[in-house]
Amino acid sequence: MSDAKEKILLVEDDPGLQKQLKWSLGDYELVVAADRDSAIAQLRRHEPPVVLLDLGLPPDVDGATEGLAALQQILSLAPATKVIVVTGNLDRSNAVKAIHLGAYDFFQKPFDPDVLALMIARALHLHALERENRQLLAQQSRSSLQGLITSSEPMLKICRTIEKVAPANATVLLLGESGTGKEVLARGVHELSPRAGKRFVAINCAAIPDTLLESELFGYEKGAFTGAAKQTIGRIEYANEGTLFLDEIGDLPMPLQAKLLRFLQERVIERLGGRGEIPVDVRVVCATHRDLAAMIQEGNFREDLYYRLSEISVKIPPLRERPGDAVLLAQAFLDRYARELGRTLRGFTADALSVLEAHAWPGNVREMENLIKRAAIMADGTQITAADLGLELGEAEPQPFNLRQAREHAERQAVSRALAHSDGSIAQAAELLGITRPTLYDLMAKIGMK
Ligand SMILES: Nc1ncnc2c1ncn2[C@@H]1O[C@H](COP(=O)(O)OP(=O)(O)OP(=O)(O)O)[C@@H](O)[C@H]1O
Repeated sequence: MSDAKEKILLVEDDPGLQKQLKWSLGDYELVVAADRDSAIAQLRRHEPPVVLLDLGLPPDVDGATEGLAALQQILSLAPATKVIVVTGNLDRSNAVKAIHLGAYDFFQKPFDPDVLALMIARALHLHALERENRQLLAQQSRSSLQGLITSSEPMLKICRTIEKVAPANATVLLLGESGTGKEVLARGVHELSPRAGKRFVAINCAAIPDTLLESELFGYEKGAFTGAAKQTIGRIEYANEGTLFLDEIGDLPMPLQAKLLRFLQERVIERLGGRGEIPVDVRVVCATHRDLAAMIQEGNFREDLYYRLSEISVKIPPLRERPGDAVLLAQAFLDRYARELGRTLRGFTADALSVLEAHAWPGNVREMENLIKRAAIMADGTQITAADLGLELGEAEPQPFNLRQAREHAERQAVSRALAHSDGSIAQAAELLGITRPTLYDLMAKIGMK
């Protein structure tokens, strides 16, 4: 541990109080500011974990407008800062307002140095825990696949598969429910391949009417059909040297399946109305939420095309089968949208965490992202509640079928909850669970949590 004193920013315009506090908080390095502007300048310069903020700042020394404005500015610039507001002893309503805006705690004058020292020590401790948690989450969820957040074993395994197959030129088929991240993984294949500097061209076969899909994929010459006013290259040709992502490949009509198969075999295309064959060098990645085996049985998908497309086939689990990911993703999306909206939002209440864990997520990560975005916009307080999420407890997943599974399920839930409630701190989670840290590590390894 370093011997450097922790920095605390004191925002107080009364020189007498400044002096008194400097003396009683001698264990810390006190940085002082007397008004909002200098407070912000000091905040930027020193990044203090804790700020002591008098609400009665000039020009409104008898009110709290300037102090509350400073609070909001501090939290929007450095949301992790623990701000303890200092109020007059009759000013409870402003103290409550400050807490509502995201202050960590409030302290009423006159000063009791012992109580204040205790409050500061607790704020510093919490700040350190939260920082540890953020580092832990960042480590856990780091993946070489950009934008992909996960800490669950099945998804991490998929990431490793993608890392392995990306450099090869093999065609990849991604299978999974809607919103599971198929496009994120397809981009991952591209980004980790030698084609990364070239184009990634995505086309959703289900979103384009059958009649237009052929010209969209293969392009056309001028005059190929009524309305073909000029020569237009198709998406396949456009992706030359790069990666072509064919989303919802199960929706490709039969005649086009034959044409795509020919392209995959010969690696040449012919534009509509064109005479020559054009060689095209693309890596193909495709995806579908459909059951291609059943479609082949029903005669709706060509078996030979299926084998061409599935040189490497990757099955992506739905979100409900990724232990721990719901809370991790929810926190990441909340951080992102809070930043985008310029709001101070500090995580989820305990009941919100429970519903996040229990919900079955039929729309997977997309559903989660939309839900958190809406909650970030609508929430009244600084923490997201179950009511803000609009989810009901009781939409729980089906029960596991044997005792071993039930035990693991219960252990996983207890560990996820303890980690979430202790902001990811292993030490605190172990304490909550009544076990030692090494036991918690063992347990997490056993149930496949990182
Ligand atoms: N693991 C993840 N981490 C972060 N964001 C994710 C993750 N998985 C998916 N997303 C986000 O969720 C949304 C849906 O993902 P994506 O479009 O890749 O799903 P999809 O399986 O291709 O869906 P569809 O089958 O409906 O096209 C996107 O905004 C994506 O960025």
